[in-house]
Amino acid sequence: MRTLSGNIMWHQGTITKKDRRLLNRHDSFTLWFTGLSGSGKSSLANEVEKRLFEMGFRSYILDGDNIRHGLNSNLGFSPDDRKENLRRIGEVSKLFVDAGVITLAAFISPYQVDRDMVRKMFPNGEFIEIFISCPLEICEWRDPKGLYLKARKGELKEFTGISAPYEPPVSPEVVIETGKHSISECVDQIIRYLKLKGKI
Ligand SMILES: Nc1ncnc2c1ncn2[C@@H]1O[C@H](COP(=O)(O)OS(=O)(=O)O)[C@@H](OP(=O)(O)O)[C@H]1O
Ligand SMILES: Nc1ncnc2c1ncn2[C@@H]1O[C@H](COP(=O)(O)OP(=O)(O)O)[C@@H](O)[C@H]1O
Repeated sequence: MRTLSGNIMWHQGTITKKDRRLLNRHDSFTLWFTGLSGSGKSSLANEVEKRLFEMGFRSYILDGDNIRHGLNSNLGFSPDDRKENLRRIGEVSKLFVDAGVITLAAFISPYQVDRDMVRKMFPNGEFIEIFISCPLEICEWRDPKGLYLKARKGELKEFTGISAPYEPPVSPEVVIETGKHSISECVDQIIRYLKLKGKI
């Protein structure tokens, strides 16, 4: 990423990511949950974090709705704003991973190019893309916040799945089908993957 000023030097601290991981006694990485609104990103990020917490891992959730209340409150849902939203979240996730924390990021992140941009911010293996796959009809039936109803009535513009696109990931590390399995089965699948890959 190009900076606006050319006169900025990187300051390397004495304590490194490796040191922090050694202190924590575990690896750090980002779990990136992508999927339609209502697919189950927040519910699963929350349940996975609970499991990790019980197992003694340090973690933190970055969730679309919450981040858009603060850090990204100046951004809307145009393609450019979504890109900037995800660029900032990617950078924040990277700081958390540098701090030795397992980061769970739950964002619709509808465009492949934007998810690839975030992936490139991380060394190999530190960005784990989890596609929360769920048919639009089921998401719309769940409609936990009543947003699909508003979008169908035309009260919400550029709503993902209705009037804005969602591009399914090309090669995610994990695919979770929330329309076919219970929340606890989905959590088991994610935890199994992390154990299999030696991440936890
Ligand atoms: N137009 C439109 N399109 C999609 N979503 C909308 C929109 N307007 C508001 N919301 C609410 O914002 C949440 C999505 O924010 P994200 O930051 O995850 O979106 S994105 O990654 O930048 O595309 C999303 O949260 P989730 O339902 O948890 O996905 C919605 O609650
Ligand atoms: N297997 C599942 N995984 C995740 N959520 C599920 C599942 N089955 C049903 N649900 C329900 O679907 C809804 C998903 O909402 P939410 O987690 O807010 O989605 P998102 O963050 O993607 O918008 C919740 O009400 C949740 O209880």
